[in-house]
Amino acid sequence: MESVGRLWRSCCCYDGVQAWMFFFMVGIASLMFLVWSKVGEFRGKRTGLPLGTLGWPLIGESLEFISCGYSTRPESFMDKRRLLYGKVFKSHLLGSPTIVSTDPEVSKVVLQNDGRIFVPSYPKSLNELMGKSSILQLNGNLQKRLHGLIGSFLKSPELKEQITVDIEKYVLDSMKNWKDGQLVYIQDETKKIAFQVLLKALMSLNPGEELEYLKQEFRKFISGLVSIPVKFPGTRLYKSLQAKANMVKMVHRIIQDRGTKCDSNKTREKDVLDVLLHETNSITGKFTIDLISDNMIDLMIPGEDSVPMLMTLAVQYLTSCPLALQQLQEENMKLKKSKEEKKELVTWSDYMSLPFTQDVITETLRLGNIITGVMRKALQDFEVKGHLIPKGWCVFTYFRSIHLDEDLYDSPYKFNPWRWQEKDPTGSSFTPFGGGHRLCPGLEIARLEASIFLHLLVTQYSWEAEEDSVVSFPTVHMKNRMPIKVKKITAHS
Ligand code: HEM
Repeated sequence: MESVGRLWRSCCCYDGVQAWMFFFMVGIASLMFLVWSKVGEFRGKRTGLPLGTLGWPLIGESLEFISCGYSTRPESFMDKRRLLYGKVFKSHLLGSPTIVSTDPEVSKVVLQNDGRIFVPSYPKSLNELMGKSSILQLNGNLQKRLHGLIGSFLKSPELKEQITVDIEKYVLDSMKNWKDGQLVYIQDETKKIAFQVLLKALMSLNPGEELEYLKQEFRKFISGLVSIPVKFPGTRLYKSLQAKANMVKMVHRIIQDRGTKCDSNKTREKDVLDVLLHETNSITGKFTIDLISDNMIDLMIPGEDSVPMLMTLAVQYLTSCPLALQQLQEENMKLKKSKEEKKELVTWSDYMSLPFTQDVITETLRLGNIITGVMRKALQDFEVKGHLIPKGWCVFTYFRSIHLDEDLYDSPYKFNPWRWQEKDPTGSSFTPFGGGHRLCPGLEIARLEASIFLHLLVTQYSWEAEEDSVVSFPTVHMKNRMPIKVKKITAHS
């Protein structure tokens, strides 16, 4: 009351006209809000739009959505509305009227109709930085071709075999620097490892000057992904575009070298760049050098941050569940010992066939929700399960609420890898890698990388974790970068 009084006084102390103006503006805003929400409700009744409210003019419900995002329960925004309106509801988020789906069947239909009825929808700054030819924005045949080529290469046993050796090397190189009792920041370590793996798979870059340069430019590039879409010299977006141009220049040079004798690493294995370049030479090839160079950078966006978070969250959850950590350690020690006895190397399929380790990764993906959901825009009116999605509206398929739905998962907030011993991780209620035509092509590499990292960690180290917590907004990360105090396991320990 005191603050209302203070506000009133500050209005009155100038003159009556200012006070009148203030209340007039508040009155107009409230009226607009009322009309806006009534229009929303009316349209809902008339046309089969899902229930829900569009919130305030222009900003809609974005402020509440963002403030929930920063809390420990980002899904509380959705939970509240699910109770009021059901699993599919309308809202107005981040500048667009939006249908939010927390219903696995509805989300599945939306993702399966990608390209025909729905197209990806990103913030304007992100569109600007990715460019029209990015796989993340392309639609139709070109996207399918690009997705198919990248996906089949990333899934191929050939790549998995060669990348396993690289992953082991990068993880061990990182661990070489760990001293007993030292604090190790798992988020930093895994970020470094994952970037090296990504660059190796994409264009055979080894750790060194070129990789460091790309890492530095990539940091500048992603800092503008969600920024104010203004491109003047000095703005964040402008700097990001410059960083992307520098990276593309470097990729151009690598491509040129491959066509000449300068390919410094003639013995190198095949990479994503080779696969795409091959397409420029084929008769049906539609890929230009510019499209390929741009995409080499854009491909780093989905792969760069997600894999390190998968590894970091696994360590976080295992720390809080000693029973799971013990079982994981036993399973991995057994593999290590049997391979040592037979004097054999651990292969990619050995790593991927450890059932409990895979359950730990699956559970980390469910509980961690590294990608909370994906946004699409409707190209035409579309009806699914009786809900209308109007042309021009966005659909937010929100995976997080599905992964934490107690109708689908017992005690959903509990880290329980054992639940996957009976549950199928391929159904529509588990979609950490999306679905439909855009199902993540890097999903097997992500799992393999996490399996190798966990294997080398639990067979060589024990640790005590310092206090830390998961932050979910704008992307999932650890508040304190996940510090742990490590201790090397010896024959006597
Ligand atoms: C834990 C790790 C990862 C998670 C949780 C993840 C999740 C996702 C999700 C949810 C999508 C669907 C996006 C949409 O439908 O709009 C996606 C797409 C994609 N991911 Fe991943 N991803 C991971 C790792 C990787 C890796 C290692 C790569 C390798 C480069 C990668 C490359 C891609 C690409 C290129 C797309 C776009 C596909 C397209 O639009 O056709 N991802 N990812």
